[in-house]
Amino acid sequence: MASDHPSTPPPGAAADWTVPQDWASYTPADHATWDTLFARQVDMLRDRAAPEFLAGVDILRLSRPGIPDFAELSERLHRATGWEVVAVPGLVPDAVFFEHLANRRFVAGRFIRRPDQLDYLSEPDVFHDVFGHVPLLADPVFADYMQAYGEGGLRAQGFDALTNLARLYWYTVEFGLVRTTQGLRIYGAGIVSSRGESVFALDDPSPNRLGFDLARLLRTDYHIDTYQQSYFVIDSFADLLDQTRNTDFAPLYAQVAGLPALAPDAVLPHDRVWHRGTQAYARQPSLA
Ligand SMILES: C[C@H](O)[C@H](O)[C@H]1CNc2nc(N)[nH]c(=O)c2N1
Ligand SMILES: N[C@@H](Cc1ccccc1)C(=O)O
Ligand SMILES: [Fe+2]
Repeated sequence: MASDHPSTPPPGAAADWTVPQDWASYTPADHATWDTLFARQVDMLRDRAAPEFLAGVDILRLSRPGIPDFAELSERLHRATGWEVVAVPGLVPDAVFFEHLANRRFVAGRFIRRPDQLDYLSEPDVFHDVFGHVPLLADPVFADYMQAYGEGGLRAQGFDALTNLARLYWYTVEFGLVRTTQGLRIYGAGIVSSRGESVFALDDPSPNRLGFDLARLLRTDYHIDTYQQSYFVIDSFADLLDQTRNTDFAPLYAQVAGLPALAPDAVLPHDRVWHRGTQAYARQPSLA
């Protein structure tokens, strides 16, 4: 969480922490970095990412070369789901982040990583934020989930439950997996924007792949600087939206506050674990 940041915007930012994207100031090298990252992810994701993510890449015309101009991108996105993309200088305070989401504005970093950081960097850059997050915002169901999350964030502040709610963001928006008729697929932005984790999350035998269980998930710690030791698998975006927007989290927060946190690699007796070879985990039905 960004709660250790100063609560006033830096010089040059507006009161809501937004800044101009200043698209004209990107260099040819910056655009080339985007193109390199885009090309190597999009091919690999054809049979790994959720169909809704791949549809979003097309709807938003993200395959056109260069770093997208947020004004133009927002126009397309707004036509699809009423969302827009605004630039921010970096991580913004939680309350600011939630307020933007609740109003269907996605905040994105405007800087792009250096060529020596193609595989990993610790702060979200424009490739992670736009390529990773924005395609799913063109899906009407996921678009509603993100708005509901923002509203839930504003509400969670009153329950002192941000640690719990941040875990939901982490294990869905950033690192979620979804069941499809083609087997498990990736939808989390932290996975789809990472070449290594796009393979690891589906193919590596070591991480746990656990059926989505909200009360359990709200207790589960995570590592921010390694591939995940556990992923949560949703049945569909409609199911995720239904289980969160239509659930009052107040009793869950109270319940979870009295229980210890769970380690990122914990497996409990009642967890539904996907194993390789089961229908749900097989990426090709023929391998099931
Ligand atoms: C809990 C909360 O969802 C999370 O920590 C927020 C805080 N501020 C942020 N600010 C930016 N720019 N991007 C983010 O993803 C977040 N995440
Ligand atoms: N329904 C939740 C809010 C929420 C919705 C969607 C995602 C996350 C949280 C609450 O009562 O607080
Ligand atoms: Fe992210």
